[in-house]
Amino acid sequence: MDTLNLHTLWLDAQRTLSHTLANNQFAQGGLLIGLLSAAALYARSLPAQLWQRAKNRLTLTLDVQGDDAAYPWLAAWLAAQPVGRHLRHLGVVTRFNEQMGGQNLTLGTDRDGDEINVRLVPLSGQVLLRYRGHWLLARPERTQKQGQNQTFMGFNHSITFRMLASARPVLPELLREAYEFTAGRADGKVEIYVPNYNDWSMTERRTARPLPSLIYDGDLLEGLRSDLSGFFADRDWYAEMGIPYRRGYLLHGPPGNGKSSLVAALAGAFGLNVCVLNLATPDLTDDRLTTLLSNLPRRALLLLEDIDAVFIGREPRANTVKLSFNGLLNALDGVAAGEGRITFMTTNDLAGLDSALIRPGRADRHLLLGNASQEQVAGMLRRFWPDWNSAEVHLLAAQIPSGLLSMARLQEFLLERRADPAAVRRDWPELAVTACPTRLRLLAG
Ligand SMILES: Nc1ncnc2c1ncn2[C@@H]1O[C@H](COP(=O)(O)OP(=O)(O)OP(=O)(O)O)[C@@H](O)[C@H]1O
Repeated sequence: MDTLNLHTLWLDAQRTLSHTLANNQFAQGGLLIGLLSAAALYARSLPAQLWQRAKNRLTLTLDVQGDDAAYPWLAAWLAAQPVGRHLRHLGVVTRFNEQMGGQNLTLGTDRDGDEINVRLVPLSGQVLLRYRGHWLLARPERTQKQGQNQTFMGFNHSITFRMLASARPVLPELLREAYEFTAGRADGKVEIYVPNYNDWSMTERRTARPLPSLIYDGDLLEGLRSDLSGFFADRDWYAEMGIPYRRGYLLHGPPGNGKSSLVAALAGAFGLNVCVLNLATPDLTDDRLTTLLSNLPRRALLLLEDIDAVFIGREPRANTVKLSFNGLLNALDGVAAGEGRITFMTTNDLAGLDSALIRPGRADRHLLLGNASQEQVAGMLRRFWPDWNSAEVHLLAAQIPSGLLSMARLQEFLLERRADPAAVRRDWPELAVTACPTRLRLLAG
């Protein structure tokens, strides 16, 4: 249809409409009612719109989700405010040997002598409180997380603060106050996280073990510490070179020689937390691993424990394993894997690993943490009894063949006799025999 025809049609329609309206009462009434209804509808929605607009312009909402680090600080702070008493739906946070600040209740000590501290946190409700001259409406909320087919997947927590826009300048102060109020302040603790569905949950806050309390051969510890310091200092260099800003370490060696302890101690030394993931976790799929790696909490090391537990080479060890080898590599390399990530992988079985998993870029440095050398045995004795004569320490260490006794076994032996150093000297040959039964029996024979 051409433009001329369209125009003629439009003129015809206009003419028909005005003729109908001029001569037909029903049509006139219909139009009038239509116009009045539209006006009424507009008038009715006007206050709501105005109210909404005014609300948007004049008020401000601060929404803090439960998986954000600030949530526990704000929850504890809110519970401790005088009006917090009016919140009737509460939960409990428990810590051992750790004062949490604020309204912290010490229940006593458990069988291990650890102090049990609890604190109440609000889960839902609504309170109005005054903060630095401003009114805040605080609403903690707890809703159910649902997976596919409405399956229950835990709870989402959040706190919403609603206030007049003029209160905005006090928000940083509010956050700082809540942070300082709780144990969230930098107190040298290492937070340990484990997977919780697609996210991470903190399971404990540990006092960081001092790095010098770990004894390794040569300059392993110092080398690792300076490698990490270099990594933190070189962020811009990585960006200029276009190299993904990540660092991976593989710690391998027989059980009980300080692989996990080393990661926790390094985390403490660098003010980091640790996310521990065992690849043998049931129901760990490629997608879930990718999501977990993209959701790592800030300033957290990723510790992939016993990476040999799931695959032999590239093949799953059992048909219950849902993770694929390629899925693992993709998750480690993917964009979602996060910039600035530091990964530690541990294994007792280096030979069983596929080289692709531990190539540079995924594991940049491979460190063997072997059974105790004589230098380490001497170091451990000195830690237990710093004033022992150095000649005697060396004599004792020389009786333990290098590379046969785990540091954990040595520590256990010394711990059992810590109140009785004479028993250490007396039982030392027995320890030497457990370290190398065949060789020593042959010598004795
Ligand atoms: N090099 C070390 N220096 C001091 N203590 C050590 C050392 N290695 C191990 N230990 C002690 O042995 C215990 C076990 O160590 P850890 O769990 O770190 O070993 P691991 O190599 O991670 O063992 P696994 O392979 O079984 O997980 C810890 O309590 C730690 O104190």
